[in-house]
Amino acid sequence: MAANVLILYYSRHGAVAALADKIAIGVQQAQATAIVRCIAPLQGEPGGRHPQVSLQDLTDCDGLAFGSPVRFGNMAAEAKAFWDSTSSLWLRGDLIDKPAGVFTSSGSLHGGNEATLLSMSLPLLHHGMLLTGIPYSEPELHQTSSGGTPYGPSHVSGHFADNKLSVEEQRLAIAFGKRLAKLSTQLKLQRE
Ligand SMILES: Cc1cc2nc3c(=O)[nH]c(=O)nc-3n(C[C@H](O)[C@H](O)[C@H](O)COP(=O)(O)O)c2cc1C
Repeated sequence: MAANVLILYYSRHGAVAALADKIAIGVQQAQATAIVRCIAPLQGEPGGRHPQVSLQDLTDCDGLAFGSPVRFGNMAAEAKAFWDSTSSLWLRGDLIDKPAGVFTSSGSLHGGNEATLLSMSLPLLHHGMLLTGIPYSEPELHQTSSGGTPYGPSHVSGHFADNKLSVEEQRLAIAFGKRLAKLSTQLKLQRE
């Protein structure tokens, strides 16, 4: 059976959501199922183009891509609050040995996207997940002058948050989705 890859994100203005869409394309290209879910805002109406995540979505997934905007060099409070609600999964070990990776969007080129990706990895490591990024065999990692890092896909949305995803950012997000899907499928087959 095809692996289920959960693409879980928080996005206030749509940049992280745009990366999530590209990662989903990569997952589907690797013949896995992309399940895209968003984290609700802490205040205001639940937003986002995708259904709101439940803890069951995490329990059921075979792999995870986790996205958040950069907020003062770290993940958004909404994303952190979500992970702080996952103790029951941690106690059961629901996420142990599942592959995972992280993605982000910042306003400026050196505004902390790599630091954010690394700190976003921490709760996933505590849950026992197997972290994966993007290898330098992807040519766009050498060519990008916007986002895209070995720690995971990223986008630089610009001072007015109106930059579209660059070609390199798109290709790296798709390559990451494919890689995560292949790993999720292989590990799922081993478990069965
Ligand atoms: C409270 C706040 C803090 C932010 N901090 C940073 C930052 O440290 N570095 C940066 O480059 N951009 C920062 N930004 C800009 C966002 O990271 C950027 O606009 C991002 O693309 C938003 O993603 P979204 O469209 O998915 O919400 C910040 C934005 C907000 C609202």
